[in-house]
Amino acid sequence: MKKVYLSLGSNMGDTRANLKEAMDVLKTEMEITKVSSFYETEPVGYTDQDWFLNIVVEAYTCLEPLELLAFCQDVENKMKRVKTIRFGPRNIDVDILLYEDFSINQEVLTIPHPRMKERAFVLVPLYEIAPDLLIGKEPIADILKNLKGEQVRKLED
Ligand SMILES: Nc1ncnc2c1ncn2[C@@H]1O[C@H](COP(=O)(O)OP(=O)(O)OP(=O)(O)O)[C@@H](O)[C@H]1O
Ligand SMILES: Nc1nc2c(c(=O)[nH]1)N=C(CO)CN2
Repeated sequence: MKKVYLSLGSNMGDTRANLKEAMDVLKTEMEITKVSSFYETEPVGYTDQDWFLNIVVEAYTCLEPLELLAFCQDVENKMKRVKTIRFGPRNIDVDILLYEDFSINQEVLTIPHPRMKERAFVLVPLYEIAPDLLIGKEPIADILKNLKGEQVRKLED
C-alpha cells in the first residue's frame, strides 16, 4: 500500500455533500486514514466565482500513480463533474498532491502537484493533517511560512 495525499474541492451545488460523496467513492479503492477540516477558500486562478469548500485527505492505496489518476477522474465522472473554464467553477475536483516520495513531471501527471506550493487551499489543510511533511526536500511549515496565499477559513465541526 502506498501513502498518498489528495486535494478535493467544490464550489457548485451542495459543496459539503459533494466532498463527502467523493470520499465515499474514493474509499472503494483506498483506505482514508486522515481527513482535514473543511475550509472555505477564496477562489484562485479565476476570481469571478463562488468561494470553494476544500479538504485534503491522507490515504493508502494499491493503485499505481497513473491508475490513481484514472481513478480520480472516474470519481469526477461518476459525479458527473460539471466544469466550465480552466480554474473555473466545478462541482468536484480531485487532484493528486503527493504519492509516497515519487515524482513525475509529465503533462498528464505531475507529482508533486505543480501548483500545490502556491495554494493556501492545499497547504493549510495539508499542514493540519501532516505538519511534519516534506514536499520535495522542503518542510511544509517553511513553505507555509513564506506563502502569501488566498484567504482560507477553517470551519468548526
Ligand atoms: N497531480 C495531478 N493531479 C490531477 N491531475 C493532474 C495532475 N498532474 C497533471 N494532471 C492533469 O491535469 C489535467 C487537468 O486537470 P483538472 O481539470 O483537474 O485541472 P484544473 O483542476 O482545472 O487545474 P489544477 O490542476 O490547477 O487544479 C488532468 O487531465 C490531468 O491529466
Ligand atoms: N480556492 C480554490 N480555488 C481553486 C480551486 C480550489 O479547489 N479552491 N480549484 C481550482 C481548480 O483548478 C481553481 N481554483
